[in-house]
Amino acid sequence: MDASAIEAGRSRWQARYDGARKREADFTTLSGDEVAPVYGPRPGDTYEGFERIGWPGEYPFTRGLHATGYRGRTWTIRQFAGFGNAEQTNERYKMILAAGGGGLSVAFDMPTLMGRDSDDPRSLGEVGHCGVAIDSAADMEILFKDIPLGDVTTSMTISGPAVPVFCMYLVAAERQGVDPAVLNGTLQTDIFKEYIAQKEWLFPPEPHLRLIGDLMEHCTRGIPAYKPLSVSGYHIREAGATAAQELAYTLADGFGYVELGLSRGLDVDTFAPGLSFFFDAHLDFFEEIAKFRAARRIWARWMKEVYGAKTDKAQWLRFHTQTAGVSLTAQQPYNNVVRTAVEALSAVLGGTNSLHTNALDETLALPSEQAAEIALRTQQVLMEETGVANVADPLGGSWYVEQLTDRIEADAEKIFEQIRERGTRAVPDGRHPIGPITSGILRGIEDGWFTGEIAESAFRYQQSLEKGDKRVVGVNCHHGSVTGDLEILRVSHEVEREQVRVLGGRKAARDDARVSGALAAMLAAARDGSNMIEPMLEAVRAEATLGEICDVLRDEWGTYTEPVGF
Ligand SMILES: C[C@H](C(=O)O)C(=O)SCCNC(=O)CCNC(=O)[C@H](O)C(C)(C)COP(=O)(O)OP(=O)(O)OC[C@H]1O[C@@H](n2cnc3c(N)ncnc32)[C@H](O)[C@@H]1OP(=O)(O)O
Repeated sequence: MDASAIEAGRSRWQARYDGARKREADFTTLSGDEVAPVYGPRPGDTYEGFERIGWPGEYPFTRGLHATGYRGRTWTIRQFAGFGNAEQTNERYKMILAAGGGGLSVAFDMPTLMGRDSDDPRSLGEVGHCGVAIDSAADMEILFKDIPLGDVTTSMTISGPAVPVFCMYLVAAERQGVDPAVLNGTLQTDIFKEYIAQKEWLFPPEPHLRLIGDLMEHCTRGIPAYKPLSVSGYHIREAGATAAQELAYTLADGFGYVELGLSRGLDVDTFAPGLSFFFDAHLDFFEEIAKFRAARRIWARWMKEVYGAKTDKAQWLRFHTQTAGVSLTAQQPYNNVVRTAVEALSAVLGGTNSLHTNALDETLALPSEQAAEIALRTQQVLMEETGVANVADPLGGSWYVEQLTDRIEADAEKIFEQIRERGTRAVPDGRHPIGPITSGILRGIEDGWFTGEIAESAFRYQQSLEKGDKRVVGVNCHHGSVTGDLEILRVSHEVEREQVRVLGGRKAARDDARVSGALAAMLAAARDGSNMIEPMLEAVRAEATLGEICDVLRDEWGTYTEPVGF
């Protein structure tokens, strides 16, 4: 790009920056020197390929979504939490908010994630263990007691039964007197990644996609700020994918949801801002930064050129990041604080919008209160003490980071091509035609291609670890005397007994005819193809349980068994 075009971009950036709100903060170095809000080529310099890098706040958004970077607003500190029953988790949320957490993020227990009630025999031993147990709207009400849902952005990590759980959240808001239309938050809902990596689906892919389409329609029409999808690479990476695979599979899944929205006749500029993303921050510092920057650029380009998005917000890739759980070690667990800090720094230098930092004991159990607090403070140290929030995209223009960004982008494009070539599926039901990327994803799920590719990568990494080419302190080198005398959180089985007792009482107290009538109306909607959200909301208002709702749909749509491969 020639010098005059670069200068024209700088002027556009300056105008945006001048017109934007900035935080009241000291933007100098520790030594007291002023720093500029952004750096770029020196005036008069030319820069080959600068159009791919650009300025923060401008297409292709490689350098961030906002001209001000974190000077306008710092990232959201959003610590994922949940354990035991709704009351215990509500206490933890109040602690997180009081300690400076910027938003909430709900972790559900395994029965809830699988759409089962706490009194289901399959739930035995799991209630309240990896997250909070939610059986009906009454639990959701307790979960957010004294937390005004209209004021706090709330993320809920659930995909298989995302839609009924979302209905419970809406009903909890109604019971707080909050107009659901003002709600802002995120629902994970990403069913593609369940088949690809996390394995928590309820039905075959197509009925799931139908429900997700209903949800997208409902949110687009009535809850404009809400993000009904958090397209997740985290679990794909944690399953062993490389950085480029994580990026490409996740963005391809995102394209699949765009194709779903388009197939419903929704306007891309209206529904695309409701798609958000979720990535892993692993230990290779620069590769991760490059991955985040490439993600924004690829998404913006595809949204504009392939799917016709015209507005900035529809081209923006907004993402949450969690530090890599898989990088934590049981050996010398205090070292995990260091790993997490480095990973979090890569997310921040990559411009994450929201961040969770893992607790040092998470390889052993859910975080203790003390470990959870250290994790939160890790973000606050980065935000308040290090100066990283002073300058937008401080690594932009680094030869290494820019070349890595280009390389990861090129690798991702090759993978998109492989996915597209795999697509053979024609229109499934005649009503909602499936797009070319969605077709490739479904084929890749059904023939085990994604899981096979990830397993290959995981196997290669494990071999390099065992050969000692890749090194992990305390695991295959530097064995030392740092011991693991940690007090870990244990969830009592009493939680399960109590939850089952409370659930029994609730079931006995409700109006059975209202529940069965509402479930029958929901089933009728499932059959006639109309939007299922309103009838599902009615069932939730009647205190139908998650298990009851999901069982009706399991009976109708069947379950799914993945292909086996070696
Ligand atoms: C591993 C585990 C498991 O169980 O397996 C999990 O899956 S845990 C999974 C946990 N997942 C999560 O917690 C997902 C979290 N995701 C989210 O919170 C969202 O989807 C998100 C990524 C879009 C972040 O949303 P957010 O509200 O925190 O942050 P945003 O970046 O949207 O910022 C909030 C508002 O401030 C505005 N804003 C931000 N920065 C600036 C700036 N510099 N200048 C001007 N405005 C700005 C944004 O445009 C937005 O307004 P406006 O909206 O008006 O534009």
